Amino acid sequence: MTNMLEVTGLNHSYGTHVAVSDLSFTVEAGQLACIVGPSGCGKSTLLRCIAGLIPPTSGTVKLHDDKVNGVPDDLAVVFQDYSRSLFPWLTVAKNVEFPLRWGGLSKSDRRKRALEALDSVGLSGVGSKFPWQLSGGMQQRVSIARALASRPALLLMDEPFASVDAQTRFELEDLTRRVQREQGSTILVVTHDIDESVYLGDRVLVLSKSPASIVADLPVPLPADRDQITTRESAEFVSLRGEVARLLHGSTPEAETAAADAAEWDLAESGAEASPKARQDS
Ligand SMILES: Nc1ncnc2c1ncn2[C@@H]1O[C@H](COP(=O)(O)OP(=O)(O)OP(=O)(O)O)[C@@H](O)[C@H]1O
Repeated sequence: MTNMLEVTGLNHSYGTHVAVSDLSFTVEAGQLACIVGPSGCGKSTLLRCIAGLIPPTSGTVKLHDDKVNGVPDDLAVVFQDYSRSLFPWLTVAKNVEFPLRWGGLSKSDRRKRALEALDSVGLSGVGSKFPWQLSGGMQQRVSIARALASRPALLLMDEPFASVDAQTRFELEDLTRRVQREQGSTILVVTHDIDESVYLGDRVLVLSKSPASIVADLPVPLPADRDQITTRESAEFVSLRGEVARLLHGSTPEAETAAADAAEWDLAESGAEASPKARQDS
């Protein structure tokens, strides 16, 4: 597999405040990698450096072997705040078409590309509406469609589902995995949500508290076909969720709950004795 993204020795400081410290990792073409880290650890700073929005203090970012220096043409970003990233005075189709103006495509090709992208996120038929006529989840789908329309080599997503309700979040997670598989996209998702990182990712990179550095790089041993109920109940999911929680938080209540769930599953799976829950229930 070839590397789509290569981050080497990345550091970023705001004045004397070190936000990102000596980060190195690669993402293979076609992979969906999740970066999970505690609040304020430097996730958005890392993502902005990768997107070329801010220059690293030192270190390099390479997108398919080209050093990132400014925002690359073939990179797209989906931000958390869809309401601020869509233009309210443009229709949905025109919002999706907008970044294609600089791609050398004819007007009709731009429109075709936008409608295809809207179709791929389950929004065919809403192209003539305005963003404010859609629900929050639909607006975030429009943002994803806009990012996909340019067929980026790398799609970066910064806490993309943090502003939608739980049910919509599940739908958008499944949409992201489906799009990645259908289009062979390379996607890097930054999140602070442990469960989301495990459910979405082919791989989870765990960041330390500020300044961000990588404490673990974990493959996700889940099937490619995932389901919000059965996958989240599976022993593999619960075990990995516990591992990530322990790495992230040490012994906070969240980590203890995740670790206890994982231990219960391990016990039940090994068949050594009844699970704690089963013992309690009997
Ligand atoms: N423009 C800036 N100027 C100065 N300091 C900044 C700037 N942007 C971020 N920081 C600081 O750098 C650190 C990392 O911030 P960053 O937003 O990258 O973290 P994060 O992990 O994305 O946070 P969150 O999970 O809360 O979104 C924080 O201490 C933050 O206060």
